[in-house]
Amino acid sequence: MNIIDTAIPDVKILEPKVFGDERGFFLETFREDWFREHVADVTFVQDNHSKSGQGILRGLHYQTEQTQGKLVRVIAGEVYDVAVDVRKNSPTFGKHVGVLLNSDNNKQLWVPEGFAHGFYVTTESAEFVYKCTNYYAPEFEQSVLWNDPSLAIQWPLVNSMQPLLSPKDEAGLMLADAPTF
Ligand SMILES: Cc1cn([C@H]2C[C@H](O)[C@@H](COP(=O)(O)OP(=O)(O)O[C@H]3O[C@H](C)C(=O)[C@H](O)[C@H]3O)O2)c(=O)[nH]c1=O
Repeated sequence: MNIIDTAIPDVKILEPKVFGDERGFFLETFREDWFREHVADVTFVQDNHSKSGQGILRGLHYQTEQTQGKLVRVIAGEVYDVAVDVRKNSPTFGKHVGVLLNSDNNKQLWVPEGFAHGFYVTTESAEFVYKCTNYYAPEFEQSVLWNDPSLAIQWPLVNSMQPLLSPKDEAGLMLADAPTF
């Protein structure tokens, strides 16, 4: 597994080794001991899987309690994945990492606790799977607006169309008005 540093020290891009042969390919997507030693000493307790159509944007979400670290990847299609630092005392508060994750590059993004997370689907559809370091707790969930000008996220919108959002995400807060860590 190759680790790629990002503009935010705690956020890492992981590139697994892919073994191709005449049958197809094989890759290890996660090893607990390696992850603990090389990325973060965390325990994952919940796996998620979502499928979305083109132009869907899910996020930017975080839990203010029972905070979740997320190890995310795409198993079909492509998304632009974004992690925003919402740790108020962090030197990179309000900064973000954005990366294209797709089923060809097999890249993963490690989104630590203290970050808002979201993604935008660039292909006809995308299947998104991820591991979380804490359980889902909707009572503590917070949404920050995808297009908060202070974040300056350059979402690769398809045909410059406005993304399709859930009502919860349409009602997201500006980071300046959102609870932080
Ligand atoms: C997240 C989650 C949702 N649900 C149920 C609640 C709703 O009935 C339905 C859809 O939930 P939601 O609209 O919150 O799903 P997403 O918009 O994909 O939310 C996720 O999107 C961004 C990208 C994230 O990083 C978070 O993991 C998460 O907030 O699944 C569950 O039962 N368990 C869960 O862990």
